[in-house]
Amino acid sequence: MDRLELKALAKVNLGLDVLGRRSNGYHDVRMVMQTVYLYDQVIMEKKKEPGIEVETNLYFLPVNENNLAYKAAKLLMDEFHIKEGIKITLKKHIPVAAGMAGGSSNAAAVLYGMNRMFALKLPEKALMERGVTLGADVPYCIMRGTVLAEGIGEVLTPLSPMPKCHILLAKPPISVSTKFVYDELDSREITKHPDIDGIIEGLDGQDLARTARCLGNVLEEVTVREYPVLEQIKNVMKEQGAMNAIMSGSGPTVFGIFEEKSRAREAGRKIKETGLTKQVYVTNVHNARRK
Ligand SMILES: C[C@@](CO)(OP(=O)(O)O)[C@H](O)COP(=O)(O)OP(=O)(O)OC[C@H]1O[C@@H](n2ccc(N)nc2=O)[C@H](O)[C@@H]1O
Ligand SMILES: Nc1ncnc2c1ncn2[C@@H]1O[C@H](COP(=O)(O)OP(=O)(O)O)[C@@H](O)[C@H]1O
Repeated sequence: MDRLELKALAKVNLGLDVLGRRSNGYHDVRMVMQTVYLYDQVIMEKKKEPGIEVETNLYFLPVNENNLAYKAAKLLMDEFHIKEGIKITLKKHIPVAAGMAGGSSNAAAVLYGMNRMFALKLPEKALMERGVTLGADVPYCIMRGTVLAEGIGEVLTPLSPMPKCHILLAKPPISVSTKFVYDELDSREITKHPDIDGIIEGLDGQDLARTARCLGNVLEEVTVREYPVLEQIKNVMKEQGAMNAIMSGSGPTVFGIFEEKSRAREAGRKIKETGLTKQVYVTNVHNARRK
C-alpha cells in the first residue's frame, strides 16, 4: 500500500474529573470521552527517499519533529528500521489547542496508518502503548467512540455508545495551556466533582437527558473564572435549547448537546451574532469503529 487517506476525528469530554496528582506532574483522571464528526484529513504517501515530510494548511503549525504526526511516524520508523520515506499531508479542520485532541488524533491516525502501510502487524493495544508516550489522549484517539478513560487517560474501557444527538462546538479566540490548567487546579480546592457514574448510567440506559444532565468538567474551575466568555457561551447554548453545555478538556472549546439540529444551528448563529466567537461548528457524535 503506497497511499492511505485517513480521518483523524476530534473528541469532547462528556465528563472530566481529576482524582490526584502524580510525582511527575501528571494527574490521575476519570473521564468520559466521546468522538465527534469533525476531522482532519491525514494523507500518507510512501516515498523512495528516506525521511519524514510533513505538509499542512496551517502556517503556524510546526512541520518538523515538533509536529505530533511527525513524532508518531518517527517512533515506528526508528523501532522497525523502516528505510523508505513517508510524506504526511495534514488538512486541518479541528481547531488547534482547543481541548478537542486535534494533535493527538493526528498522531493516532499516523500510528494506525504506518502499521497498515508497512504491515507492522501491531495489535491495537501495542499501538496504544506507544501512543501514550506522545500524549495522554493518543491511546483514546486510537480506540475512539464512547470510552471511560482513567490513569492519565490511557486506561480505557469502552462504554455504551452515546445516543444520537447534535453537538454544537464553539471555540472562543483565547489560548489556554493544558499544563497550566492542570497545574492551577492543584492550588485550588475542588468544590464539585462531576458525576461520572451518572454519565455512565445515563449511557447504559440510553437516556440522553440523564447523560446530558450529568455532564461536568472539573477543569472549568480554573478556566471559567479566568475567561468569562466561556460561561457566556454556555448560557447562550442553554438559552437556545441545549440539554446542557460544558467546556471540553482543558478548553477553551465549549460544546452543547441538542436533540434538534435546527436549534443547534440557531444557537451557533446567536453565538456568532453576539460576537462571542466566530468559530462554531454543528456536528454529531460518531461511534463507528475503525475498519
Ligand atoms: C485535558 C485533556 C482531556 O482529555 O485533553 P485536551 O484538553 O488536551 O484535549 C487531556 O487530559 C490532555 O491530554 P494531552 O493533551 O494528550 O496531554 P499531554 O500532551 O500528554 O500533556 C500535556 C500536559 O498536560 C498535563 N496533564 C496531561 C494529562 C494528565 N492526565 N495530567 C496532566 O497533568 C501535564 O502537565 C502535561 O505536561
Ligand atoms: N498535528 C498537529 N495538530 C495540532 N497541533 C499540533 C500538531 N502537532 C503539534 N501540535 C501542537 O500541539 C499543541 C496542542 O494541540 P492540540 O492537540 O490541537 O490541542 P488539544 O489537545 O488541546 O486539542 C499545539 O500547541 C500545537 O502547536
